[in-house]
Amino acid sequence: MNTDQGAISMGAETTSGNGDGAGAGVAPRTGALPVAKTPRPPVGHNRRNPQRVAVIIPAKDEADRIASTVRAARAIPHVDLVLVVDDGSTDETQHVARDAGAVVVRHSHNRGKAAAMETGAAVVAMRDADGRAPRLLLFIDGDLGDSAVNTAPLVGPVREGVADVAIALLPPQPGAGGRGIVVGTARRAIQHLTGWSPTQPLSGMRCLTREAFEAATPLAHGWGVETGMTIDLLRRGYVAVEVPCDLRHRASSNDLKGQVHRATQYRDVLLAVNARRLRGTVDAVRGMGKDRASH
Ligand SMILES: O=c1ccn([C@@H]2O[C@H](COP(=O)(O)OP(=O)(O)O[C@H]3O[C@H](CO)[C@@H](O)[C@H](O)[C@H]3O)[C@@H](O)[C@H]2O)c(=O)[nH]1
Ligand SMILES: O=C(O)[C@H](O)COP(=O)(O)O
Repeated sequence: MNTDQGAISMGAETTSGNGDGAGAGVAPRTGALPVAKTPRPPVGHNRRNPQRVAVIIPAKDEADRIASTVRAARAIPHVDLVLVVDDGSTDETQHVARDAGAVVVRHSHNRGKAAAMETGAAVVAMRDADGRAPRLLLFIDGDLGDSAVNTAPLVGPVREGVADVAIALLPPQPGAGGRGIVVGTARRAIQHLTGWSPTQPLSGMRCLTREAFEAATPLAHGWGVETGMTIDLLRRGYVAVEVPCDLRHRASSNDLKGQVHRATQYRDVLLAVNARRLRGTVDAVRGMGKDRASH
């Protein structure tokens, strides 16, 4: 896809940071598309050698949906590798995913979504060819089913150098029971630390360059991963956009299981944010020390 078809609804609101720490420059609402920190096409990219995309799917007990998710992911243009990281599932996820055409690696015990993402990126790096641009990394959830193909619009902005990371904006999900507490907490924290207010700060469907991924590691633990990644990337001057994607996933309802899940998300988001607040303060104090020393 190309990026001039209006798919990037949040482009003008996107931070185009200058890498000088918290509050790094937010682009004015000019209507113009932003420009990624790292110019594209990358080294090793040319017409005969176009940049490829790896889809990475962290999956815990997704046997019911992983086959359709994998098949749909394989149909996304430029994708030549679909990797499922089975995060210690107790069901048949790994076998179902392999039968559907994915490369599968497995954690022998459950380590959480962020760890599965790091494992996935490491495996893709081992498969990236020498002398070729590293693959773009497209992270998607295992429960998207057929709708996973609709993450395709995330690739264009990153491939074409409009953004370093493109994040999916999902339509309202049937049966979703959240009250916006975790989402609001994550959004306010990102806004406070970077100046950007994302619409869906927890959205895990994200396409990014290898360079941006490395800049965001080590990832925040568990469910804090998206919030931590967005803060780290924007603080380092990388450019994010939110792109509407017509996705369906298993939304958490309002039952006990859903509440426990949200409580865990809340804890992980707070841990990710507090670690980054602390880092911001330490960096600021170090900066003051350096200023004094140079006078
Ligand atoms: O220990 C775990 C738990 C989950 N998953 C996988 O992570 C993905 C997301 O999990 P899900 O149960 O669908 O969580 P949701 O609450 O629906 O996730 C929303 O919120 C999360 C942040 O809290 C984001 O990571 C997701 O992308 C976003 O869809 C799925 O593929 C899971 O199989 C793991 O790999 N390991
Ligand atoms: O259902 C959701 O969107 C997430 O679990 C976050 O919950 P929240 O609605 O309480 O922010």
